[in-house]
Amino acid sequence: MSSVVTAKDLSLTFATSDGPVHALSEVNLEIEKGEFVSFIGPSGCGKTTFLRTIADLEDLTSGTLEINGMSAREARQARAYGYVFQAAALYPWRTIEKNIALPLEIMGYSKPERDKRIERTLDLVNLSGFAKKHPWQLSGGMQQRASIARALAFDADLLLMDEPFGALDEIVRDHLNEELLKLWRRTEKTICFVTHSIPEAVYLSTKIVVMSPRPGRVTDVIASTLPDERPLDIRETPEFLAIAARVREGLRAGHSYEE
Ligand SMILES: Nc1ncnc2c1ncn2[C@@H]1O[C@H](COP(=O)(O)OP(=O)(O)OP(=O)(O)O)[C@@H](O)[C@H]1O
Repeated sequence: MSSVVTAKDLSLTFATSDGPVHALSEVNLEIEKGEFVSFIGPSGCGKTTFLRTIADLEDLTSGTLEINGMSAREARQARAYGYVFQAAALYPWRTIEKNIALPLEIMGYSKPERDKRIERTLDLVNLSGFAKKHPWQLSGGMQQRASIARALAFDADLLLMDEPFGALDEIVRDHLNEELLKLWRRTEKTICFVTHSIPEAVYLSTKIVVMSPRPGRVTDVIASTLPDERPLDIRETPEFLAIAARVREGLRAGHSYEE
């Protein structure tokens, strides 16, 4: 297996007017190709910061970080990943297809190539037929699927997802979790996924990274023993509950976890 993300002793401190904020402290982590890795931890423990560092939106203070053997800057220039934000962040005045087209336009893809990619990614997220709609004509879950399509459109191997389903109700979220797992299996992408939900982390992941409160450290890395094929009712099995218990324990050991 080849390594997609390698962090060694990665620390990140923000300089603020109130003094330094230690967001990440000596994070060591290796993510292999094709893994589905969830990051879970209390609010403010640096999950988003870690994703943003991979995406070259933040500079690390010390340590090293490699993405596909490149620096974060080189990886960004090589378009090594797609990013899905907490809110769908679609432009309301653009149709769904034009939202997906935007990064492709910026990257200089030809119109036929753009059209091909839009059709393929809309199909992947089960939104074929909605290309000409505007975001406000779609439900919250569909909007989030459209933003996943946009992140998939440049076909990067790595998908960074920052709590993409956090704002959705539980039924929609369950459905999207199932869809995302299918999509992951079909596309064989590597996914880094931030969540606050223990069941979501356990259901989706091949590996769960438990983080402690500020300064964010990795307190446990749990390799899932669940099969790749996961119907939703797997969440009631003893194996699932045992992994969830270990995540909960890791969160407690890290500090108080109140939610
Ligand atoms: N640009 C910045 N300048 C100063 N401090 C920052 C900046 N960005 C984040 N922080 C601080 O760094 C810490 C980590 O923030 P981050 O958003 O990564 O946490 P998180 O685990 O994703 O939280 P949440 O679960 O609430 O989204 C927080 O204390 C936050 O206030």
